[in-house]
Amino acid sequence: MDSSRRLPKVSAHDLLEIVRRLVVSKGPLPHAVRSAVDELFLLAPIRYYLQNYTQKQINAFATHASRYLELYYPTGSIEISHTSRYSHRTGKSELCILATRNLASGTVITELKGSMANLTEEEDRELKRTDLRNKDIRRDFSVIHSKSMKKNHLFLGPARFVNHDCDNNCELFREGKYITFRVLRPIAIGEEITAHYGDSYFGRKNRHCLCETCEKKCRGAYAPDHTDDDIPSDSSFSDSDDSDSECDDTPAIGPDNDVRQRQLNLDERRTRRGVYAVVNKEEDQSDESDDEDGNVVPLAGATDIPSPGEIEMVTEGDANSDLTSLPSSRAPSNCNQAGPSRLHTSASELTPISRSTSSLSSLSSTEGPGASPASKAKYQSIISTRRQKVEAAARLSTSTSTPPTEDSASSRRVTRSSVSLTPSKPKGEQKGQSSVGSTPTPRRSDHAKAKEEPKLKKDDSDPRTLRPRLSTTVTASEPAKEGSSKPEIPRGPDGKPLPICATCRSILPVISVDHKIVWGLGLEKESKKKREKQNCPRCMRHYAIYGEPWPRRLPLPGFASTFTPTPREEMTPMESTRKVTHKVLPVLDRKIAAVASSKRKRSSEEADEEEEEERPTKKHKVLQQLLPVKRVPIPLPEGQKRKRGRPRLSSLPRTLSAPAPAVKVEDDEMPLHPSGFKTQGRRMNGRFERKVSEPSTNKDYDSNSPPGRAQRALERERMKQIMEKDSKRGLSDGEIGQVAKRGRRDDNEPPLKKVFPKRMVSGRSGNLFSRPNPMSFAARAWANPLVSDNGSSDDDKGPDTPEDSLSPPAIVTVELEEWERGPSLIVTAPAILPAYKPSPFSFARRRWSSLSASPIDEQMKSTNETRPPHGMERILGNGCSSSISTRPTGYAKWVSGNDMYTSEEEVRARSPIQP
Ligand SMILES: C[S@@+](CC[C@H](N)C(=O)[O-])C[C@H]1O[C@@H](n2cnc3c(N)ncnc32)[C@H](O)[C@@H]1O
Repeated sequence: MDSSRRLPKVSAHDLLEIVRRLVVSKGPLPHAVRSAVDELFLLAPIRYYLQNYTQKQINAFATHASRYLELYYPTGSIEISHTSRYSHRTGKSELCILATRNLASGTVITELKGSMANLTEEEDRELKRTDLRNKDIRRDFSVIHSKSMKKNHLFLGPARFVNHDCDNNCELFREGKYITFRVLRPIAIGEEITAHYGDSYFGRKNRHCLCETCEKKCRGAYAPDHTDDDIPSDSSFSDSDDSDSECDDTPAIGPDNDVRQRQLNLDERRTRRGVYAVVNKEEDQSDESDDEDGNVVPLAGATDIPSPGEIEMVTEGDANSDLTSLPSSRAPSNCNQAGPSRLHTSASELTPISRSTSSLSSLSSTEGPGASPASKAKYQSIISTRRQKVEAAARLSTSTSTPPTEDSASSRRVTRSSVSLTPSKPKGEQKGQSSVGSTPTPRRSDHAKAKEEPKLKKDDSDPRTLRPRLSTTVTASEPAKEGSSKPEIPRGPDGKPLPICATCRSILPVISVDHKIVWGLGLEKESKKKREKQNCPRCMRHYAIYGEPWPRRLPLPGFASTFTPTPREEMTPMESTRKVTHKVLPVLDRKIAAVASSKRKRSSEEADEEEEEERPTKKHKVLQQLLPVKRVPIPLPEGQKRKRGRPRLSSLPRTLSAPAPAVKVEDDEMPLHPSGFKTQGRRMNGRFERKVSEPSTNKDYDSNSPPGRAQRALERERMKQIMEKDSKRGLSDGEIGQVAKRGRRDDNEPPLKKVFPKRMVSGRSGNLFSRPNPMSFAARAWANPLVSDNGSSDDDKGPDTPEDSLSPPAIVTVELEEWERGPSLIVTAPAILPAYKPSPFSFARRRWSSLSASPIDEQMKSTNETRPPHGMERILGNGCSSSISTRPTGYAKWVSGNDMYTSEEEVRARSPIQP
């Protein structure tokens, strides 16, 4: 056992879905529970958690889980709920067990199971250390101490949430490794199930007990002279001290000990696998005895479970607890074996009982076969005080159970625990009936006759941050009052109304974890409207699971269920009746992996779709703001169906009811392509197809754009020729300059177009043009071919940069469209072609540096061969400028002037200046 282990983090939603499917599942309970366990085992965190455990341990886990899942079945009679009764001591919100139906005395609450796991000495020590070492790990286990074995056992299962009350309404039984409870007196819906831990569990004579009985009697921790001196602290968890337990045998509460204890029958036999019969020690030691189907081991390592009567609850963190020595359980020798059968109740039985005498008497009639007085005597509590022993003996002699009377109910008192006493019922129904939902247990008539409890002394000085206690006492007459007038609003000691649950009318709890309040604080301050709608966590959870208001678990006859749980998406990879074996684990793994990957795929596809939907939305944001447009679904081509999800919505309406507002295009803005943009094709799955890039043939479009480098080079070349002509004609330098300025070299030639650099809108690019540096110079030069210089052709040759000579040959990759794709075509330029990094900087460098021709050009000249452009730009030997334009798609094009050609030859052929 790894006491510091982290628990698997399972999504609450996943768990809720499993439980919801369980509650609506048809068929026998074990089958439904088994299916739910199978589903649980499909959850990745659970699988991850179990991966290192043995088969036996995995089975034990399955059994353990089934005990909890079983509670939710609609026929179940208990639920786990919060209680804040002990929070101020433990610092955490504790749990308790509440009845979800009326329980007759003698009823064995079969689903309230517990089991004990052996703790090795090392594990025991480890548990004690855990708290000190890992403060963030809350110890949430109970320990039972076996006096005869002098060792501790881990108490597991829902039974471990049964709290102690000095006047308990249930008693503990043990069968084999299981522990369960039998009802001692009628319990109403919502009432807490309590047991007796022992006379000295909470200190000597339970002087630190916080139970409701002690509260009412001003005893235990509520005693006027109570001191916190020896209150056990969580961190001082230690082995129980048995020393004074033998002598401390006085029951805290109960009748006089004048009834002689009877000899109880130890040979009680089990009639079926269950938890309500007592077995003898020999039988108890056999491991297989409690296996339902021969393969379920209740808990790992549970081999030497103590015999009945040898166990005691060991307080968590109780260093000083005085543990009571318990005698062996004995059942009467004349006992029959017939045990109580599982409770079968209809939805109508789920109505909370009334506290009126008539309702209470009806409780007796609900008693099942297991509730017969005779059956009561068959079981012996394993945690017994002297009072209980006396009572057990008394029960043997008298076969009648005393149902609570009106008087008994009158002694109920509302506390601030997780549930309230306020008689009520779920909204809109059960009018005139009391909601029980209360922690306080019904008093026996003898106790009930006790005088009005004195006001609690500790109330005012109580430093806890819990909801204040009520200052009023709820009496049995209240239900009657309630029927006629408004239900009484519970009030705190300050007279202010306490927030109550809209459904069960309990006082809303304050739930805290590690001394931090996580729920319920500040609810008093909410507006009246909000407060009236507020439900307690228990009722909220109940509704989430059953779709019915608490405490109903099934829809009313004639009404359909208000919700349908998500159907199981994947079948469990094993038969629900089969055990979880290591063989099936790989199958489960594969299944989980498949589910996970399909989920991932689905979510990525959905993300894609959403992105697609989003993109145009952003693009046309302005338009959308101007026009309140309605998103319309895009009609799919006939015969095509959208596979799943909501219909695709166009971000823009295809048909706008109002004409689109005119968008003014600024003159200096890039004009739209006259032929418009081609719509990009879409694939079946809605994704865009690749754009088919075509060479631009529209010269108008190109002519509007600034001249390219090739064009500028061409212009320079022309200029050079004109100047040469002029000089031949004998023009002076000044005249030549004027011609150049005039931009007219020949009457037949079109005027040179002066293109000013475009002003960049923002950022560094804007500065580029305003600051005199090589960068801005280069940019200007690129943009404007008429930047005056002496027209030296040397300029055009460009310098040879170190990169040029060192760089590896450029590789031009020509990609073909999918449809025309063979293998990718890679065109490798001649080895001499140096790489060129096109940047204003390198351009400037070339302009400013040496004017000599590069060695490459020299070589070219000498071999008289043409070669691909010098990087992005070079002056060809024939005076035609060409460049490579590499589009992002990887298409290579020859560009000359404004035109684009597919080959160098074409460039040369179409060059206006032929050699
Ligand atoms: C077996 S557990 C019961 C379940 C427990 N409430 C929980 O949520 O884990 C025993 C613990 O419950 C609390 N408890 C139960 N009954 C109590 C009582 N009468 N007085 C004080 N603490 C009690 C103590 O913290 C005790 O250690």
